[in-house]
Amino acid sequence: MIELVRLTKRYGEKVAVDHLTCTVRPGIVTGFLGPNGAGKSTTMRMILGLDHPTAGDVRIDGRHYDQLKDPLTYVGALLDAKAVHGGRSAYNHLLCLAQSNGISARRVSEVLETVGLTAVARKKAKGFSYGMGQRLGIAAALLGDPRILMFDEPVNGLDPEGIHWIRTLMKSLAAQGRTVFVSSHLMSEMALTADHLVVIGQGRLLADTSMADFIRQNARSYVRIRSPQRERLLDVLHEAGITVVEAGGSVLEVDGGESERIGELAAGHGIVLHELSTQQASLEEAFMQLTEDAVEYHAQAGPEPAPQEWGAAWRGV
Ligand SMILES: Nc1ncnc2c1ncn2[C@@H]1O[C@H](COP(=O)(O)OP(=O)(O)OP(=O)(O)O)[C@@H](O)[C@H]1O
Repeated sequence: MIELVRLTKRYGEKVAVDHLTCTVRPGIVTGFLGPNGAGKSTTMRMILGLDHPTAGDVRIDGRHYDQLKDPLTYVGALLDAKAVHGGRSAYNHLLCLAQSNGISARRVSEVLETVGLTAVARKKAKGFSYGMGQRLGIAAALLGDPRILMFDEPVNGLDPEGIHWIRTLMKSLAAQGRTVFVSSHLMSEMALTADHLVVIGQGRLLADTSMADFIRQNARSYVRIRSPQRERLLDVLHEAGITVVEAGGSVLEVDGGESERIGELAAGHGIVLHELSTQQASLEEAFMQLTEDAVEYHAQAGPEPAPQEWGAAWRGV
């Protein structure tokens, strides 16, 4: 369990983390979301004692990180996959970590096998691709067989097989009763992986809730209907007291999840339907809606570039 109590970090005038209070529980995957610069990495660094809070408190299983003996056996983390001595082989990098934490050399081989790096274990890390570096970082996090795991953007640089692998790994670590805390900007991936979400914006807590509740509370789900007898259907739905939004073309939309009732009403009046589908809001929509006001770094949506003939500039057209 990770407990944050009014955790605050200031860098000069900048408040990176602002009175953040939440508990990251064991047995589930907790996603840690927030726009760029929201304070996710700073929070993770404070959990690991790499940054000191300006105010507030953070504890791992009731203790501060620096009170943990052999900390890798309590908490494993992937924060920066490049934080590896490039001249060392993958095996030696992990062996050094193992020896300084009272972990056996046998465990090094085990985690190399788990992350699929056994074949390149004796190769120098500086020759690794970004994805291989991520795998090495994950191996280091797993080394002490810890009860708490934290991953900052773990799927960065991984190929589709690697992304599937880490999703399965995180779920199985949680199913074993461990605490799994993971940040990512990949909403579709988070939606498949996390059970619970902690969302921050400009250092402040915006949501601490289950995935399902988060989507339900922050985005619109509706029933989409198409019918060649649109006008008759509209009358029937109005008579039944159902509020209908007339979307473009022949499409009608009804907020909420009443597809069964709509289907039965249509059937009862002999109305043909070409479509009756529940449109579930996505995590991405819910996230964008909630964090709209907390986004610090907006891309400029400039005017559409004028269509140009390819090569016009250098040919002087
Ligand atoms: N060492 C530092 N000195 C000064 N400011 C810092 C430092 N570290 C972080 N910050 C600032 O604190 C804020 C939070 O940064 P942080 O890296 O924690 O955000 P993040 O949510 O991890 O962002 P991203 O999603 O872009 O990785 C940012 O405004 C950042 O510029």
